[in-house]
Amino acid sequence: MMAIRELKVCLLGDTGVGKSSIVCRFVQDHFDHNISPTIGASFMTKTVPCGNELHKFLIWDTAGQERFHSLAPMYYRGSAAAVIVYDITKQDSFHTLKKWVKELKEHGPENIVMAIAGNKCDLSDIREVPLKDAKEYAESIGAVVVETSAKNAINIEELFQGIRHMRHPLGTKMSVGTRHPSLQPTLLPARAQPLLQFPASTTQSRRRT
Ligand SMILES: Nc1nc2c(ncn2[C@@H]2O[C@H](COP(=O)(O)OP(=O)(O)OP(=O)(O)O)[C@@H](O)[C@H]2O)c(=O)[nH]1
Repeated sequence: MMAIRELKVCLLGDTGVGKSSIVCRFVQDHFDHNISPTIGASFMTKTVPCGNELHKFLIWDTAGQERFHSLAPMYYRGSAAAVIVYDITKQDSFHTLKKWVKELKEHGPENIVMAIAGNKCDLSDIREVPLKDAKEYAESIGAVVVETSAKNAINIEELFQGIRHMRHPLGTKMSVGTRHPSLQPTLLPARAQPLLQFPASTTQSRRRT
């Protein structure tokens, strides 16, 4: 029988940035233009084979509307990873992302892996957030960063793969300072532009203050 490793992941970010759409694309390979705002949170799972094991993502998709903000700790507490999403066409959503990172650093699990997703990269002609800004910010906090499109299925698999690669093995955080080949910047398939960037030096550079 194959071993199953579980990985609890939560999605955080402003309302309308596409958190539910990312999860829906990842789990069901589906995109809905008329998706409703999440109320509270929703839960989905996806199991993927990995060598001799099965890796099961337990995904909590939180509601981005401000009135649900106080519920978020219920979902990020106990999470191995957080996907923090912004909309590349909305500078405000990048600002909100930074607030989530601050909250996670202050109140989240100590070793939580952070992955930043700049969603709606299919709309890059009306972009407000340069990829360079996101990369620099991600580097400064030791996070994975990638631009995604839930609509066009760009970099969604890679986003979740990136999270798996930040864990070694899945469910057990690599110790700070340990270098693993999978943390090197990864070349993605041609359609998967732009690049998934891993932090340069360590799995995490965050510190509690
Ligand atoms: N063009 C484009 N639109 C997208 C993309 N992802 C999501 N959307 C649209 O953005 C809107 C909001 O998407 P949601 O997935 O509901 O956003 P959310 O972050 O889950 O929102 P809350 O549930 O309120 O927190 C919907 O109209 C989606 O169809 C994308 O990659 N490209």
